[in-house]
Amino acid sequence: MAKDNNTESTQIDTGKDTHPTSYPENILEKAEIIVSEQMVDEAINKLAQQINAQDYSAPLHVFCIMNGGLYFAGQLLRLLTIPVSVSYIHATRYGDKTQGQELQWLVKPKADEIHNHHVMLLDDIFDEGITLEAIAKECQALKPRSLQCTVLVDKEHTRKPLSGFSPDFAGLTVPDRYIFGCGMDFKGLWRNLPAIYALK
Ligand SMILES: O=P(O)(O)OC[C@H]1O[C@H](OP(=O)(O)OP(=O)(O)O)[C@H](O)[C@@H]1O
Ligand code: HPA
Repeated sequence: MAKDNNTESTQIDTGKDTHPTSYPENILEKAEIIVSEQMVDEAINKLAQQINAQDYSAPLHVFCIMNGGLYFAGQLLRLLTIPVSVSYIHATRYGDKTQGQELQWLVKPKADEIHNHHVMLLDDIFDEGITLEAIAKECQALKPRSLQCTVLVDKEHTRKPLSGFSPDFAGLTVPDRYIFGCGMDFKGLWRNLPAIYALK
């Protein structure tokens, strides 16, 4: 067991309920699996086959969009049989909220990773599409040889970009509910779950 240096919190009785289901760490009790681990794995396998079947004339540069894309990129990369280089882009607009805000850029793509390269953006979810569209626009400005986007899930609703922008490959469609697991967080937690969950 990990040594807990914060002994205070385990020794002092604050009189507070330590197990409310509203705490994000206890949220699984109020959640249901909407896509099983097996279905997620099958979808990622299928996406890998589709990408492996593309006819890239030079190695592919894959960008993992942090943080949500990490789980998906990790699972997908091991199934790619073509030569790829990998780095990351970091942009975020949800933080610990379940409604998107303005996009914050933390790490932008670098020109030498994009210019004249075949580029693939990997993200966990295409929800309102604001994040991926902005990242794709930033990448296009750096003149890639080609640019494609792959997401694990596409959420079904009518609030998509008016431009018609959408990912080239999407593994699964999910209903219009806040979901977590497989890279997606609920208030910063549970990206590690191998299935996709939604609140009941
Ligand atoms: O299609 P959109 O409505 O723009 O939402 C999709 C984006 O939201 C999430 O990122 P978030 O801002 O939560 O940051 P995170 O990756 O660190 O979770 C997710 O990883 C996508 O990048
Ligand atoms: O439903 C969602 N879950 C987690 N992160 C997200 N980012 C956009 N939509 C979602």
